[in-house]
Amino acid sequence: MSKIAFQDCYIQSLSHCYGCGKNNPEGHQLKSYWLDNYEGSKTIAHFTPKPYHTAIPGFVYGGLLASLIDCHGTGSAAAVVHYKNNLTIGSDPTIRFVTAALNINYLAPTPIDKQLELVGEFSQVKDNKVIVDITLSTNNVICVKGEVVAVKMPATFK
Ligand SMILES: CCCCCCCCCCCCCCCC(=O)SCCNC(=O)CCNC(=O)[C@H](O)C(C)(C)COP(=O)(O)OP(=O)(O)OC[C@H]1O[C@@H](n2cnc3c(N)ncnc32)[C@H](O)[C@@H]1OP(=O)(O)O
Repeated sequence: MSKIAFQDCYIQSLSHCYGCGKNNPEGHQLKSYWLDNYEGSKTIAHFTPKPYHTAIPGFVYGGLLASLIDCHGTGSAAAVVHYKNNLTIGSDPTIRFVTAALNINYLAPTPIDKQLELVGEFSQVKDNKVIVDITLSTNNVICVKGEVVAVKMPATFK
């Protein structure tokens, strides 16, 4: 696993995201990395739910799971486009991605007392659009699958 999370390389002005911004103390502060030995092709993140992330007692709220997949997807998209172009994340000019579409399938209830593992793989990589397929597992059981269509952040967001 690489040592510095993708999201920790974002410039300060793009570090307020509720799901992954390092400057949002109320947020989830998700951290995504290249999976060991898969730099450029697979990404990983971990998250441990809090007791208040409950849907039904004992199980995680699906909206939180969608949010984690969303941010792992947009972070992975930024990382792969930098990688493909031999750029360092956080270098100028900033290349960031926003969510255009998010498709989530809940396959099994997600236990709230376990660490969650998200793994991302790319089904399409273009400079302006990346599609990331993500699994969310606990104890090697896939509970959720998601597809994130991430599109390069338009200048109007800045
Ligand atoms: C308020 C938020 C502030 C965010 C500040 C940025 C902060 C960054 C750092 C933080 C990172 C964390 C981020 C977390 C994730 C979010 O929560 S982001 C917030 C939620 N997302 C949004 O608010 C996005 C709102 N939508 C938009 O701004 C525009 O619709 C989009 C998504 C940029 C697309 O703009 P567009 O002009 O339609 O794009 P366009 O150039 O026509 O299309 C480009 C490609 O995308 C495809 N595409 C476009 N839309 C779609 C779609 N809905 N479905 C499928 N494909 C699509 C097109 O078909 C095209 O594909 P190709 O032909 O190239 O293969």
